[in-house]
Amino acid sequence: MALVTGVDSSTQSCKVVVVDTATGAEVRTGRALHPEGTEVDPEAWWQALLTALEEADGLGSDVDALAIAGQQHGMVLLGRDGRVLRDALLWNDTRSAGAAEDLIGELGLADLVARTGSAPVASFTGTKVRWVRDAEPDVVPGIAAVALPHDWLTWRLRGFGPDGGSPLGPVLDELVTDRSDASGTAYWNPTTGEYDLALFEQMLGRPAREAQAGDAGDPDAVVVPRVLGPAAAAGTVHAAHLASADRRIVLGPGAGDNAGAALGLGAEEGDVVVSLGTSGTVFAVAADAVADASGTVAGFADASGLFLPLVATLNAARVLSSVANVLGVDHDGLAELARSAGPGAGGVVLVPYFEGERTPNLPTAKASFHNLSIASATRGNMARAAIEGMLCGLADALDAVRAAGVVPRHLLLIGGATQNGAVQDVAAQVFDLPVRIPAPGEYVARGAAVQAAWVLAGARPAWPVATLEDRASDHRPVIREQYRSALASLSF
Ligand SMILES: Nc1ncnc2c1ncn2[C@@H]1O[C@H](COP(=O)(O)OP(=O)(O)O)[C@@H](O)[C@H]1O
Ligand SMILES: O=C(CO)[C@@H](O)[C@H](O)COP(=O)(O)O
Repeated sequence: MALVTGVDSSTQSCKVVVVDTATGAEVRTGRALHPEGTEVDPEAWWQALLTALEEADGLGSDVDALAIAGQQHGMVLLGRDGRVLRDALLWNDTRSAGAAEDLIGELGLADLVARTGSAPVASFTGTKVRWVRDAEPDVVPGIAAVALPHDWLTWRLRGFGPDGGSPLGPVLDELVTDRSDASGTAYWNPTTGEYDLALFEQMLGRPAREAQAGDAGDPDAVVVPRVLGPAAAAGTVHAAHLASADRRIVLGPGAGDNAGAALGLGAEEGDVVVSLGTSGTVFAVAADAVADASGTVAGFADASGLFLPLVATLNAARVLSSVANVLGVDHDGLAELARSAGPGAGGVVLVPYFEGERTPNLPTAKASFHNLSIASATRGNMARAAIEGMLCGLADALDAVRAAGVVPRHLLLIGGATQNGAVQDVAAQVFDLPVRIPAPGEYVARGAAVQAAWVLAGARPAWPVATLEDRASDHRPVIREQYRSALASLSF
């Protein structure tokens, strides 16, 4: 039996699955928590990866290949000695909103969308790089490489890392990434499949070059990871991380977490995935690159050689935890309360911009409840309004994905908050499409395992994906109508 390991180094935790390549069955799992916050020392991700791998025996003597998918866009700055220069800024850190506006002012939205497939927003690596140029000029001269979370973890697992703290040392030209995560940097062009190095230079004010193994390169140029194809091997896990030195575990190039989920679900044309993790995302696999001139849909690449038009919100699962916390209940308690209220929550609306928002682009916005009266201000209505508000933002995202040319057959609902039965009920009422709930699982980590098996065998595995439930659409237009009118009453 050949086993492969898939990793999801996500915002809140690191999840590991060990999968039997013959059947797709998960034989072992592991998990470790990440720190809170939007600025994190990557070392914490490395330690969580090692802990979760140990729990799952993910580097066990029976494992042949491994791949790491991870939260997208996070900016990991490395010095020439391989050390991390400052805490990584995550995708949900909005401090670079002004830098995004500056870039649009300098180059124009149309030019940026044409060059990168996406409008720059605070989430993307490139705007964070620009923020560093302006806010932390002392850091800039020391930057020798810019990597993303999954690139950096793969590099560490291969044995590279800071001088003196890793077996192979700081060989920055060994940094690799994949198309899906490169497309979230805002300095890589999904249509040409190449970095836009002139754009990177405009962002940081320093020249850049793509990593090339064995290349001494221009010592002044900042290294960006080499972009590998979907099934290209990224080397092997270093023996220092293995119990037996004669063992060989092949590494896949890894992926952004949403592209990983698409692989794990075996998403095909007509499948639109709605992921309810820390972020809310709506995305689909597409044959052609998407460049949405309005900037709503990000024209990412996927992890199979195709494309992944995607809309992301900053406010998803944590909206529910926050409101549950205020109401003094746990997840099940929130579901029970929400189910006690009817569609539309008695008129109560939550605009859920607790963390600011990315889509729509309102980085400094805050959340607000609307239409509370003595009669409507019940715990049940507030619980239901939290779920409806979270999903209404994603229904708008679905509209944008459709407008970009995706024709959905149904929605596949995944991510932590999908475990909530009330979320499943309300989803069938908010979206005007059938909703499929895949069997509970870590689909991003499974996608990484698909990639590992693909790299190992040279062919993409077709593992079955079990369905927990198919729900017919029970569309209640009132929910989105009252959400729209609450939104229209706000000025940001
Ligand atoms: N039954 C539930 N109801 C609502 N939210 C849940 C439930 N179970 C887990 N979650 C939430 O899901 C989130 C974790 O989901 P996950 O997809 O792993 O996120 P991420 O990939 O962003 O780390 C947490 O915020 C957690 O509170
Ligand atoms: O920014 C995006 C996608 O563009 C997010 O989807 C991140 O990739 C984080 O994902 P989760 O950890 O919330 O799953």
